[in-house]
Amino acid sequence: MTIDPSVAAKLVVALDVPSAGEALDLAAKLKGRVGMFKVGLELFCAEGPAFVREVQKAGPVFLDLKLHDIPNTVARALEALLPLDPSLLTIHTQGGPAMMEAAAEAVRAHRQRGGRTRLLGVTILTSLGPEALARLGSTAEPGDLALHLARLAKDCGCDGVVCSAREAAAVRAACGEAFHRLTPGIRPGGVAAQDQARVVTPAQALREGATWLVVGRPITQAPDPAAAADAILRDMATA
Ligand SMILES: O=c1ccn([C@@H]2O[C@H](COP(=O)(O)O)[C@@H](O)[C@H]2O)c(=O)[nH]1
Repeated sequence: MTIDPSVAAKLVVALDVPSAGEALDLAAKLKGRVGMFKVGLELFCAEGPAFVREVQKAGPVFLDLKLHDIPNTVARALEALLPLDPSLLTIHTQGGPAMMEAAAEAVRAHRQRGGRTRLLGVTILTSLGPEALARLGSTAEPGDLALHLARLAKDCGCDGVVCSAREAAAVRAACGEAFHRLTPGIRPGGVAAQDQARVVTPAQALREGATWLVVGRPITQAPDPAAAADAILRDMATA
């Protein structure tokens, strides 16, 4: 089955592995098959900023560091990261409006200099369900809070949000098609949720209006990562 390149472009593979060697091996196996590679905290902490450029040789990079601090600190951290020109970068919406505005300003200035980076605000982690939120002191449903934070992220100048695909349709309706929805917590039917709480299948995530799907372990821990990615792409193609 031939996969439409516009479908493949929506699949982001999380390179959640401890070393450069393992990450580059995976990237080589998946190069040209998927749309983007995610460098997250594990790999960034192990290999540092310069390694991002190595991954970019295999494809566009989503740098998922979920920055969360006072506005000045986040803006300065972004200014240090933006010369890497990742396609996507994350901050936490719960750092607050002033932090998101400072981050959006730094990213806007980068784009005015010719950069391509888009800024996404993480709403409610897909590993959190209602019980975990209640223990954090919130009586809101995760979906309602994610939608509230998505509206706020848009007002503060973010280009989109990270949310569960369960919330993607509501975010699109409230914030518009151009405001991106990047959705982790993707699990093909019958695959264990592991530490994820708000999971959705690949085809359902696209039907709900996700801009990008982030998939880690179902691909990276499969005996044949390229075959696992192809199976997910085939499911996406049915949406
Ligand atoms: O709310 C969030 C935000 C980010 N993530 C990241 O996505 C991947 C998911 O990996 P799986 O192995 O497919 O569960 C991982 O890198 C997380 O850091 C998320 O899961 N939820």
